[in-house]
Formats: sequence, structure tokens, C-alpha cells
Amino acid sequence: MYVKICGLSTPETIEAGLQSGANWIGFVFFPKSPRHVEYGKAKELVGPVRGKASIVALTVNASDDELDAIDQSINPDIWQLHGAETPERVVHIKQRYGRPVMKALTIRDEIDLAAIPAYEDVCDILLFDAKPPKDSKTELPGGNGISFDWRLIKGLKLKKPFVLAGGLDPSNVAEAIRLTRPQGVDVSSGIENAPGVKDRQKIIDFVYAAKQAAEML
Ligand SMILES: O=C(O)c1ccccc1N[C@@H]1O[C@H](COP(=O)(O)O)[C@@H](O)[C@H]1O
Repeated sequence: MYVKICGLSTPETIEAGLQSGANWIGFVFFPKSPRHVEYGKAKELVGPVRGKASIVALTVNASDDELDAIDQSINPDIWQLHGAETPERVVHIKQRYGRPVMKALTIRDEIDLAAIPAYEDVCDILLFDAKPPKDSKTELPGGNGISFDWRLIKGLKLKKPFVLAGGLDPSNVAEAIRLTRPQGVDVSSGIENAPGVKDRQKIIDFVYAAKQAAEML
């Protein structure tokens, strides 16, 4: 079970993630997000992470220039594409940087699963997240702290590993893992005290709950 802690922006919370055994530490490069980090700050933050956990760069419809800047500042291990990137764009990014791409697909209803085949042929990892709430004014395509109906992906036969995200927290991650049996889980809002403000103890509790649940499968 790969556990990803996303949207970290302080050395203290990164340390909590590493000490608790998180596999992936995610940095958000999307100025509209309360978790956005500037390139210079991200460069300072990634030092302790390298070699202990994989560094994930989350972007939303980023241009090549933006990806180049992220590449130069933190040399990420994995790209997390959380916007409307097409399958062709996924192929381009994989070829340009030669590193794994995790493509987020958002789900509300069964019809949303129709997008999977086009992406699972080109990405390395699929990530399933909830769609932003209808009628909401949020400009965030993810990181909204809401779940989708996990039963929609239960038993799905996929060609690629998948990560479950969306509204996970220390209290529900075990049930989510039992029901959907993902290869990884990802959390942002559920380990915060306020948007962008991560909580050390919630990080520790989340990673522990996820790892424990995986052992029980
Ligand atoms: O975390 C963000 O601010 C964010 C911004 C834009 C796109 C995705 C974002 N986060 C990702 O969204 C999902 C679900 O997050 P949450 O746990 O429901 O808050 C997760 O994959 C985050 O990496």
C-alpha cells in the first residue's frame, strides 16, 4: 500500500510524513490552491524527502515551461496530473521527462468510468478522485475533501495500479481500502486543521490507519 500525503509546505509536516512511513510526499504547484508552493520554497523542502520517499509534483494543466521549472527546482520522481490533460498530453509528458505519470480522473457517476480505458493505456498510475461539488464556486479540480461513491470502482478490472483519493481521512481510510482495494491512497484535506494547514498528528494517524488496513486485506 502506497500512502501519499499531499500538499505539504512545512519541514515539520514533511518530517511527520516521513517518520510515519508515507511512501509519497506531494507538492502542489497550482497557484489557486491554498497548498501551492513556489519553486524556491519547494526546492528547500524536498531535501529531506529525497531517498526516503518519492517526491510527487502535482500540477493542473501545466505547460511545458511550467513543468520544466518544476523539474529544475525539485526533480520530482512522479508527475501527478490533476487537470484535464488529454491522453496525448500524458504521452508527451512521459516522453519529455522520462518519469512516471499518475493521471487523476474525477468520478461522480458510473459514466465517468468511461474515461479510464484511454488513460490506462498511457499513464503509469491511475488516481481516482471525486469531482468538485456541483454548483460550488471552487476553482480546485481536487483537494476539496469530498468522496465519491466508492462502490463505483469496487471490483473494477484495471490494467494499471490505482490510487484512491477524495475525502479520505484517518477515520475512513481503512473502510475505503477494504472496499476498493487500491494499490495506494492519497490525502490532502483530511489531514488538515484549515485549508493548507497540515496537522502532524492527523498525518501520523492517517498513515498508520492505511498501513494497518492494508495488512488486514
Ligand atoms: O490539494 C490540492 O490543493 C489540490 C489542488 C488541485 C488539484 C488537486 C489537489 N489535491 C489532490 O486532490 C485529491 C483529493 O484531495 P482531498 O484529500 O480530498 O483534499 C488528492 O489526490 C490530492 O492530491
